[in-house]
Amino acid sequence: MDKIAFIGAGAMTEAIVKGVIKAELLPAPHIWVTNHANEERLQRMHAVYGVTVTRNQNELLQETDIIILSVKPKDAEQALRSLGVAQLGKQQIVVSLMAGITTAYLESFLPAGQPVIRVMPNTSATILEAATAIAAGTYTDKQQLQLVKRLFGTVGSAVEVGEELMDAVTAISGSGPAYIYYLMEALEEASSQVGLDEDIGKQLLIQTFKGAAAMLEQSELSSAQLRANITSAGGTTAAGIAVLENQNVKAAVKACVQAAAVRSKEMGQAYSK
Ligand SMILES: NC(=O)C1=CN([C@@H]2O[C@H](COP(=O)(O)OP(=O)(O)OC[C@H]3O[C@@H](n4cnc5c(N)ncnc54)[C@H](O)[C@@H]3O)[C@@H](O)[C@H]2O)C=CC1
Ligand SMILES: O=C(O)[C@@H]1CCC=N1
Repeated sequence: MDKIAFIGAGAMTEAIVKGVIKAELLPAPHIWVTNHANEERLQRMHAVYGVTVTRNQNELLQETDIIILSVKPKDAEQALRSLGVAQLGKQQIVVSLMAGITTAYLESFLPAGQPVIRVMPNTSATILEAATAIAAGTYTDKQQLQLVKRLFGTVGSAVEVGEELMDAVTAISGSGPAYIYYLMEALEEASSQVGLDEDIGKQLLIQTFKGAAAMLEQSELSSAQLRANITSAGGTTAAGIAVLENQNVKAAVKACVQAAAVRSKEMGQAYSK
């Protein structure tokens, strides 16, 4: 892999750029970035990360192994129409990060036979801790899939799934960091309410999250069993968990994931031909 090009210079592009540079997968100038209108944003990315920025599509796409479409779904059509007339080589892989958008829709704008891969990472790519799922389009071969898996594997972990699972993945790990931050917000507020200093509360909470995630990863026990091990009869945890049960928090979490998956599907349907 010698050159990758990002179309769209937003939050997700920045997270992946940071991670790829941190992982030393390829030198920063070999990472090319363009966007629609915000020149200041492009110049900032160049200044901060040393990536090459351009508004010239020919220059952007020339000899690029991987083209990453990182615009919002509403901007997909315009970006794809422009890619569709760009005389791409058949070895150039078009990777889409867009939630909901199917490979069939992407392929419908591109010449027949163009390899397309749908990817759902998350913002933890910034610190090489992304959870990414990858689904192949119609014309992608194993080698191309491996190349993209390697790219996203450098910024975290990457798994292959069938495209029919991408809405579920988007709802779990694409949006997932936001659920965790939401929970953290609530816990931070709660920690102040019970009298902890903000910094101390935050430090304790972050380590508690990290420790719990590492325990789940390293232990043979399930999350339910690990929880049971903390919950002494008549103790503090039991008192806290009883409130979560009374308030149906599990049902709310399940409804949250369902709503995100439904939304991903709706977005796919809104952008289909
Ligand atoms: N933010 C997140 O946590 C995640 C986002 N995604 C997906 O990544 C994509 C990008 O999301 P964000 O970075 O959050 O959006 P963003 O709004 O921060 O960035 C989008 C960028 O696309 C540019 N753009 C719009 N139309 C363009 C065009 N025709 N040509 C070139 N550039 C154009 C905008 O100028 C902007 O720089 C979305 O489709 C989203 O579904 C996927 C996983 C996680
Ligand atoms: O909210 C969104 O649509 C994007 C996709 C996954 C995370 N953020």
